[in-house]
Amino acid sequence: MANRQDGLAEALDSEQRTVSWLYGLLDAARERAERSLRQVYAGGGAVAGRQARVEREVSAGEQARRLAQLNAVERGLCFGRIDHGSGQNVYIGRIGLRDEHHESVLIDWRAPAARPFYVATATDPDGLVRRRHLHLKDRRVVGIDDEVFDLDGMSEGDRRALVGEAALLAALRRGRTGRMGDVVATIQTEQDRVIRSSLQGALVVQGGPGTGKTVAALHRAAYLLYTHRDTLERRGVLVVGPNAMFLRYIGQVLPALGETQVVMTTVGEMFPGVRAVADDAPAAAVVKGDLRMAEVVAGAVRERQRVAGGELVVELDGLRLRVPHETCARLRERARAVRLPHNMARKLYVTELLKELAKAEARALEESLHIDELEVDDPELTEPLDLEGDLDELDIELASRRLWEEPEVRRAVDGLWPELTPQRLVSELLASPRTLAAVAPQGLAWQELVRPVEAPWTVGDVPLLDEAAELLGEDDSARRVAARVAVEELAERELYAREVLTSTGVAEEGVFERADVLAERHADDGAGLTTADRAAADRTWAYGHVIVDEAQELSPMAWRMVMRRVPAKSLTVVGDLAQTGAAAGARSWGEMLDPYLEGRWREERLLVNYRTPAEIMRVAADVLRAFAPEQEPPVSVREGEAEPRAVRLPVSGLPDLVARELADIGEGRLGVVTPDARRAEVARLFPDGDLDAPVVVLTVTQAKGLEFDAVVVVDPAGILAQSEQGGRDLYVAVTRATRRLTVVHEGELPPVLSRLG
Ligand SMILES: Nc1ncnc2c1ncn2[C@@H]1O[C@H](COP(=O)(O)OP(=O)(O)OP(=O)(O)O)[C@@H](O)[C@H]1O
Repeated sequence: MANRQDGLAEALDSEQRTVSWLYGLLDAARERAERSLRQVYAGGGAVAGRQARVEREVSAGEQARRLAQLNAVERGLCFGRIDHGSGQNVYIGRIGLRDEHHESVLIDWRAPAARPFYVATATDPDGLVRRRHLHLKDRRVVGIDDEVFDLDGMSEGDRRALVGEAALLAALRRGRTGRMGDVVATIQTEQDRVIRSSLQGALVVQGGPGTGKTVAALHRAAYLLYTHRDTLERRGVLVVGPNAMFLRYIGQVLPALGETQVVMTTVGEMFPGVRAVADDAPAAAVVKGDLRMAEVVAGAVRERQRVAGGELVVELDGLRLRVPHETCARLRERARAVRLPHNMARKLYVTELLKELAKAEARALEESLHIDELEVDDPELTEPLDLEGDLDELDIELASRRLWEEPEVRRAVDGLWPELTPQRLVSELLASPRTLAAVAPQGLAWQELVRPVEAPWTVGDVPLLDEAAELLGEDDSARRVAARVAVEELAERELYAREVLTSTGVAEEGVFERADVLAERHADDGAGLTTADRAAADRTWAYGHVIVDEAQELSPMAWRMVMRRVPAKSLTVVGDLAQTGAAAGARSWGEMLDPYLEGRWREERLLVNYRTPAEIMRVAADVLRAFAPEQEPPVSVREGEAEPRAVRLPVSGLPDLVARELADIGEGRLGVVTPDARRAEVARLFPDGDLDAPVVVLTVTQAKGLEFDAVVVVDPAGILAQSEQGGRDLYVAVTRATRRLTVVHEGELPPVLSRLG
């Protein structure tokens, strides 16, 4: 025994020496990055020329990112070591480090050389004799876990120092913090397959609750950014999650993994300028999410390209300008035939229509001058006038310009081919039963969509807005002019600043440099912005890779929008068909993806539940069997500490019950999950329900993807009854707990939970 203790102390000592040395290298790398950043700004006075300034900004951005990365890996810098049969030992960490001889001494977890750490098993050790997990507290090595694959292959000293409790189970037992942590130290083989799957094509990760789909997807983002740095740093990675609460929950994982080139969003925020959070009623959501809505939006755009009932008549200064019906119809067909988006085609249409109006004006003038009534003798003047025929191209152009300034003319044009924003098109469409009836394909229950024009945006509207934006097109000529003006203004301001600083004698280098850098950053087209900043602001940005989490919730129309963001169709789709709660959500992956991928997607399944203990999972399996018998529940990796239970109690008794549960879990956190209609009533009993608070009250939709040490499910019958998806909602609710589950009911316990009775 004493021998083993000595062995452990020796091992801890020796690992501590290595770890301290690695932290020393990290500190040195940080100092170097800081120094370079200072040099970029301080070096050599004012930089002449725009190109040089842009280059400096880019270089400063790179150094700042490197520094952020080095700072993000402070906690748990090195977490593993693999010993190869050849005698070579490799340390694995959150980032790669080299020593002063440029030798690689810490391997980034994403590098190919780190792979055996994740995939070696007793039956297939991948050349390893031992895998060692190092547990760090601050910079101290406080624990070691060993898994030995080949005892004979180890030295006597190492054999003596063997220590270990399975690192995974230790990680799983830790209390929950309200923020997801990274699991780089304990990634499992099946998850590793997901994380390191090729960038090309679409990967679907189907897995039950708690199987690590979200952690695997986020680690995959970090892995892909590391492995395909060039492509993805330029194009960025988009992560689509179910709601803002979820994004906050996972938000800390990626920076902690050392990556900053990722945009996180929800479907409700994918159209810049709109932040939709409300959901439609289920019947409306189903119609709105139907792919045929693309036809409806296209129909609505065409419906705004009109021809007057008879001839077009514009009254101008007592003249009646008339354009025949057939001419108007011909102009519309010609403008449509160019196949440009509506707002772009409008330019062509307006040009042509103004020409016709110019001719119409000439004709009207002619009619108004009743020549033969004039008392003149000159035979030349009595010849019939042909003002229209006399117009040359220049006349028509000048007349067109003049006419375009006339409010009457503008009104007429806007009535026939208006400039439209997506917001206006969609809100007016949904408020017009007449238009909906005219453009909806047969069999689509458009009546469900009708609502007032000022109704707030819902998540289901966002794909419609995106569709409309595609068809309307953005007229960005004004923006481009504004950008040019801004650059010119910047140059002027800089000149002025230079003069002021010189004349007042404060033109010392540092100050001056900062002033001009700042000016540029604010006034310019974004040279100093990161890929993520630029991508997030641009609806038409083409991402290098898109990850969709809780992907079962997306409607067919939402998929259409997502696919537009990733023309290369490089995607990771992560979800669980057994947890679909949205009325327009997925019943099968093929149904959603095949319209774009035509069957060309691969699937990985995750089958082990790392969150919910076996006792709770048995309850969940009963629910699943009743409501989605075709789906397999995942297998729990561990037994729990307490049997789940049901308590008959009025809602007013919740505070006491919750207080007792909190006392039982010690430091952890508790989630109260309620039916949608009862959240407000329950939340009033727990005032400070922020995501970081010890007690959070949530609907099932809000709880999706989250987890808590203890969960109290309130009114299971209410959850079952709230929609057609009620059974799946209950399944989601009971699978949020990592340690304890209590179901609170006022009436009878639903039969599906009879195990708790
Ligand atoms: N390899 C691992 N090592 C340590 N913890 C892990 C591992 N895999 C998963 N976990 C933990 O298990 C929990 C569940 O993971 P995650 O939230 O990714 O599951 P999920 O499949 O997305 O679940 P859901 O379908 O309910 O959203 C998390 O706390 C996660 O940190």
